[in-house]
Amino acid sequence: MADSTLPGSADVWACADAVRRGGPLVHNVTNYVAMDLSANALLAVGASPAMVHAHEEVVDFALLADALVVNIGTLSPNWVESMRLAVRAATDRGIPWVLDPVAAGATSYRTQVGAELLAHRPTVVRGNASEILSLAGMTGRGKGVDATDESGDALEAAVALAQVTGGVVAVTGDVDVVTDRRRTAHVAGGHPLMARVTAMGCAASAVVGAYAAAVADPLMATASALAVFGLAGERAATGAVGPGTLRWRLLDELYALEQSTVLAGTRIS
Ligand SMILES: Nc1ncnc2c1ncn2[C@@H]1O[C@H](COP(=O)(O)OP(=O)(O)OP(=O)(O)O)[C@@H](O)[C@H]1O
Ligand SMILES: Cc1ncsc1CCO
Ligand SMILES: [Mg+2]
Repeated sequence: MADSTLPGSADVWACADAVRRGGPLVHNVTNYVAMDLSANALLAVGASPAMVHAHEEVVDFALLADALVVNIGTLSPNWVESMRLAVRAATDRGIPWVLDPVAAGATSYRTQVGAELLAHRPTVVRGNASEILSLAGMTGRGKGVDATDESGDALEAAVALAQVTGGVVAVTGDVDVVTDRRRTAHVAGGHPLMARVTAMGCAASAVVGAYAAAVADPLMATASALAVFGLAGERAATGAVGPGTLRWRLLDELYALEQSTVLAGTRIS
């Protein structure tokens, strides 16, 4: 292991167990495409999801939640105001919050909203390589919501963003790269078929929110959440005939994941 402070397999299991025992309530202001998979992934890992965004209730709900996940996937001015209200309430209370900057770089509106939210210093930013490169002002070459860059090529961008937020930045892809500047974890796992199911990354961000609620160290929480998600995805892909089976098998694997599997399968360096 490159850095002894990085989570090991026993830590990942302890985090997964903490989520199952604590059952955190995760408030999501997320996109229409991601709502179903994110909510089901949260339930499968033992958390409680709620998708709440009306201006009339978003602050009240943020006061009840253990973590907030903000995802700009299907944004509009009305939704952006919901995000602002929720983030303000979450940061006032000091609960962890996760930003998923979907398709940042694809349009100037997305890049601008991503930058505005970033300035509120999310506990964790989780995006694909093209999104993280774009947010950092480097040339991300996304294809809409999909990445065309490699996660390993976005490490410098991730570190630059972590400098801005003071938090954790995670770049998912072939290998998931997670940094808080001081520590950088490379989380291996997952399967290429995962990129063929829409909103997989959004669901990963939601699960990161649950782990950040249950685990005090955001780097530990994020790397553990992505290790569990990757492990479940990898196992789900074994025997999946395509994206459809992978999607439901992933939920089953997240739900059924056992200590022995996590201890044997975690690969963080
Ligand atoms: N080539 C790959 N090999 C292994 N795992 C992968 C691969 N591509 C994606 N994944 C996994 O799939 C999950 C989603 O990551 P991805 O980077 O595709 O998110 P995303 O582009 O934000 O997705 P979306 O916008 O559809 O929500 C992560 O757990 C990631 O590790
Ligand atoms: C396909 C799609 N379009 C906007 S959000 C979303 C879900 C994957 O990010
Ligand atoms: Mg995404």
